This record gives sequence, structure tokens and C-alpha cells, in this order.
Amino acid sequence: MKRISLLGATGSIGIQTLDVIREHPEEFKLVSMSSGRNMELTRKIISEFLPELVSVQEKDDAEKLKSEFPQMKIVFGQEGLEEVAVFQKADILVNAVLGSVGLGPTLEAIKSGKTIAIANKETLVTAGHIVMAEAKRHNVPILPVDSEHSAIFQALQGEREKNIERLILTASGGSFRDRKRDELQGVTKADALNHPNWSMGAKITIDSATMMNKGLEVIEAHWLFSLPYDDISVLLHRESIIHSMVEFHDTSIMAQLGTPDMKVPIQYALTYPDRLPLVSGKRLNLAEIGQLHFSEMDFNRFRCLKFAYDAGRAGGTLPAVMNAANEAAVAAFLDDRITFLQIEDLIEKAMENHNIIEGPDLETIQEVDKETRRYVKSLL
Ligand SMILES: NC(=O)C1=CN([C@@H]2O[C@H](COP(=O)(O)OP(=O)(O)OC[C@H]3O[C@@H](n4cnc5c(N)ncnc54)[C@H](OP(=O)(O)O)[C@@H]3O)[C@@H](O)[C@H]2O)C=CC1
Ligand SMILES: CC(=O)[C@@H](O)[C@H](O)COP(=O)(O)O
Ligand SMILES: [Mn+2]
Repeated sequence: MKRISLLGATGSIGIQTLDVIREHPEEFKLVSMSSGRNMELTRKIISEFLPELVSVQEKDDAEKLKSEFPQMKIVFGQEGLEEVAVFQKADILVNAVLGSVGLGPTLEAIKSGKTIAIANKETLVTAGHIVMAEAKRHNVPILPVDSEHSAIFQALQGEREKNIERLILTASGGSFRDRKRDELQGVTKADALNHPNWSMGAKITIDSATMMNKGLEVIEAHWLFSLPYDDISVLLHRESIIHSMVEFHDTSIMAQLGTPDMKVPIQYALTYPDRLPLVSGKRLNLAEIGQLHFSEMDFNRFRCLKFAYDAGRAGGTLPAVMNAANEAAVAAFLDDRITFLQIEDLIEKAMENHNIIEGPDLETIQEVDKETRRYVKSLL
């Protein structure tokens, strides 16, 4: 029986993680969880899964829950996230919370020896050098949940790192993939939230439309698979059937295919190195699909991807600045305060405005994260 701590239980990945736990009650048990402000769903999850420890974002919500669920330990805020992450009875932490808020809890979980199933890519983007070093020091596995990184992880099973030529991250192109840059003026939030293939949380759906999601994933891949940026490429693939690939020195390419269903990589991270039947999974019928399409990435059309390569190669605090600027800009877009194209302008300004600090420690990264959000807010 694997006992699971789940950060972000009420989100898109969190809910799908609960689906996997529900499908395999003989394999998994939810022992602790966190949510943010969605109290209606939080109550439903608590009633169904009976976790021992629950963290929510706000103190008032925690107080209300304490009176409704006196037998449970209810905590809140950043400290609450960290308490869930290190919950003593848990074997594995699923980090499905949104944004760099997931960094501190992930590091605490690593120090307490938890296996980490990581969906939260912002954690690796802002401080991958610290996360991977701590995981090595504590001999803790970091298992990818992000579909591209799970695909690469699966393609690498039984392979040797020295034989890798390059990673090929596939990208759907997002909601505006068939629009030219001059057709992006005045696009609406509803248009941007209409991903062609995946049903995801709002922030990542916008990131997919700006191509910042793929940028974050390039940096995530750099840390997870310790390959230089020159060996990490991106390929447009509009069907999102090939979830990513690895090319080896002998020119062969290994790919992982499947329907766009995040329960597959979530379940694989929880059952690795075994595989369980995906009870609610839809089997892929390639004959039905017929054709798969691929094309080269256009860095002028998708400027955020170039920002990410530049930030990754520059290193230091620049990835954290880019990520924080992106989080703040996307939140402003979702709040109807800026236009879609202003997202990349704000990111570019924040990166230009920053003096990179080399080899930042956790405190420096968290400070730079806060400073960047203040800077972006000052431009709104
Ligand atoms: N969705 C997907 O298919 C994929 C997602 N990912 C990554 O997984 C992570 C989660 O994405 P997704 O599930 O889409 O996100 P959602 O927005 O759907 O869910 C985010 C979760 O985090 C909680 N949360 C948000 N902010 C805070 C905060 N400040 N403190 C505590 N909890 C908070 C939310 O709580 P509440 O809703 O209760 O407020 C919710 O439970 C992201 O890093 C994303 O990039 C990666 C690959 C695919
Ligand atoms: C499901 C998942 O992993 C997302 O990151 C998804 O891949 C976004 O797709 P694109 O960024 O390719 O549009
Ligand atoms: Mn992905």
C-alpha cells in the first residue's frame, strides 16, 4: 500500500490523481492533502478519502473545517503546505500545486526522504539546481508527472545517458497555433483557454498558448535529465499523441504515445517501475487517427520559448525571474487586466530589468521571486 501526500488536490492534476487512487484502493491511500480556496471540493475530497492531515490556503477556511471535521488535523498557509509535504505517514509526495509556491514544500519533502512525483514544473524551473542536488544528497527519486517528461522518462528505461543524442519535446502549438502573430491582437481569455487537445488548469492552458509552457518544460527537462540546452529540442506536433521522444547516437528514436490523458503519467509515477491497468483509460487507435503531423518550431511566432532557452542558458536567478514574471502576467491576463500579447512584453521587461545572481540559494530565489512580482505589478 503506497500512502500519498497530495499538494493541490482540488486542481486538474490533483483531481486526476484522486481518480487514480480511487481506481486502485488496494494500491494507494491518500493520507494528507492540500488545497487552496476551493472549499466545496475540499469538503467532498475529505469526506470521500478521509485524509488525516489537510492544509488550505486561508486561516478562516481552516477554522471552519476544524469544526466540521474535528477528527482531522487542519492547517493552513505556506507552513501548512510544508506540513503536508513532510507528513510522516506518507511514502510519496505528489506535487500538483500551482506555481513556485511548491518549491519550499518539495525541498522539505526531499529532506524527509519522500519519493517525489512532480507535476509542478515551476518548482524545477525556479530552483532545479537545488532540488536535484538535494534529491541526490538524500537519495530521493524525482519522478516526472508532466506528460512530456514522463514520456522521456519511459523512453529512457534501460538506456544509458551517454548514448543520448537529444530530447525531442513535442508541442501542440496551443490555442492560437493556426494564427499568425498579427492575428493575436485582441484575442480573448475564452479563446486562449480553449486548448485543442488537453483539459488542464487555466494557467498552464495560457502558458501553452504563449508557448511558455514548452519553455518551462525545456528547463524542467534540463534539470530532470541533466542534458545541455543544445540537446533539448522542441517539435510542433498538433495531435499531442506522441508525448515526446528521445533520439540516440545511432539515429534511432524512442517515443511514448497515448491519448491526451494525464492519468497515464500520474499513474506511472505512482506505480513505477510497474504498470497497472488504467481502469478509465482510453486505448489509442492509430488507424482511427490516420496521420500524425510535425513541423519545426517558429521562435519568432512564439517568443516565450526563446525567453526560456535564454533564461536556462544564462542560469542563476534568471529562470526564477522569468517564471515569476510569467506567473504574475498570466494572473493579470486571467484577471482581464492585460492583453494576451502583453504577457510576453512583461516577461521580457522583467528579464531585461534583472541583474543575474549566480548560484542562488533558496532564500535568494524566494526574494527574487517576490521582487519580480512587485516589479511586474508596478508595470500594470
Ligand atoms: N493540468 C495539467 O494537465 C498539467 C499540469 N501540470 C502542472 O501541474 C501543476 C498544477 O497544474 P493544474 O492542476 O493544471 O493547476 P490548477 O490550477 O488546476 O490547480 C492548482 C492547485 O493548486 C492549488 N493552489 C493554487 N495556488 C495555491 C496557493 N497559493 N497555495 C495553496 N494551494 C494553491 C489550487 O487550489 P484551489 O483550486 O483549491 O484554489 C489547486 O488545488 C502546475 O505546475 C502545472 O504546470 C503539468 C502537466 C499537465
Ligand atoms: C498535458 C501536459 O503535459 C501539458 O504540458 C500539455 O503538454 C500542454 O501541451 P502543449 O504545451 O504541448 O500545448
Ligand atoms: Mn507538459
